[in-house]
Amino acid sequence: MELGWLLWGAAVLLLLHVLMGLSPAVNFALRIGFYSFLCLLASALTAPVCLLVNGGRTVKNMRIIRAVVRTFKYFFGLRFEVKGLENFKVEGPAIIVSNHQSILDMMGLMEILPDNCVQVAKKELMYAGTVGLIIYLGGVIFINRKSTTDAKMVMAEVAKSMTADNVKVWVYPEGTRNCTGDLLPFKKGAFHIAVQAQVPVIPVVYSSFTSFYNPKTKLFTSGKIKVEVLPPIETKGLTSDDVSDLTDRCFHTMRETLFRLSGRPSESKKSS
Ligand SMILES: CCCCCCCCCCCCCCCCC(=O)SCCNC(=O)CCNC(=O)[C@H](O)C(C)(C)COP(=O)(O)OP(=O)(O)OC[C@H]1O[C@@H](n2cnc3c(N)ncnc32)[C@H](O)[C@@H]1OP(=O)(O)O
Ligand SMILES: CCCCCCCC/C=C\CCCCCCCC(=O)OC[C@@H](O)COP(=O)(O)O
Repeated sequence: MELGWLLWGAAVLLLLHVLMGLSPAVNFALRIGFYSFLCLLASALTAPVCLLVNGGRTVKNMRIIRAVVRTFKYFFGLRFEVKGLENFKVEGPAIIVSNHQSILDMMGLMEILPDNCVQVAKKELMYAGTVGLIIYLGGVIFINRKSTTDAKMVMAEVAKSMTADNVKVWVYPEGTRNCTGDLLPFKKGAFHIAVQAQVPVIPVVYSSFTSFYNPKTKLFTSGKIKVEVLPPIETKGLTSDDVSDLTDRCFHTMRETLFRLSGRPSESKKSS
């Protein structure tokens, strides 16, 4: 009986091995499929725990979600090397901005997520099955990217409530995933909130995934991700006229850091 199970296990492993050897596309699909499955399953199991412990939608659930997601990296052979965590120790609310490369970012996010911090997400994620449920329970702020007016209204509300509720807000200022090893131009929403609420902006940079993860070439192996939390940029006294400068400053600092962490020649030496 036991030998039977062992043989079945060996056969499945062999099949996976052959499939992966045959095609990087199959390997990629299997690993992304497994990641999605893990997210859906873990969310289904974690949601009742969140409800039992904290009763409903609250940022306190993020601690539970964080603890669960932090185990995911072991399944994919990912390692994080984190620097600058002391920069999160600002008293009270802040806006955290980071680069966004992939759905895998949720692991990097949870690796360093400070307490009392919610993210801004596209509202479509609310309908991603149990994942939608868990991020709803975690207090994530949903925006409608198809309506600038709607999104701006929600962001303005966030600016008001984050000080009252003493929460930090995590925004991906590129507004979408981008796995090219560079940054997309930043949208200004995060910086408007920071100025409206007069709270600091804390930039966070993850090194480029391209050496181990690339959806275009179907590459997905194990790898190391360097993460750096940069010093807070103060916004006290700034007005809406300063938002463009603040955005540019943050963009350039983060881009330089991204290139440095990814071992890529800096702007001036770059040809493409
Ligand atoms: C237990 C198991 C668990 C399993 C796994 C799950 C765990 C995960 C938990 C955590 C979940 C995290 C989920 C993360 C998801 C990430 C995303 O979804 S990223 C996509 C969504 N986010 C964003 O888009 C944020 C960045 N975007 C912006 O900030 C945008 O500016 C915008 C507010 C969305 C508006 O965008 P758009 O409509 O494109 O308009 P713009 O061109 O940017 O702006 C037009 C104009 O308006 C000005 N402006 C913008 N915002 C404001 C504002 N708040 N107040 C005033 N004015 C504003 C802007 O400056 C422009 O004017 P200008 O004159 O051109 O400057
Ligand atoms: C009943 C419905 C079932 C739906 C099943 C959905 C399956 C998806 C399940 C798990 C996938 C893992 C999701 C982890 C959360 C990822 C958040 C994320 O990275 O969103 C992308 C968003 O930032 C930007 O979106 P775009 O790049 O603009 O696009």
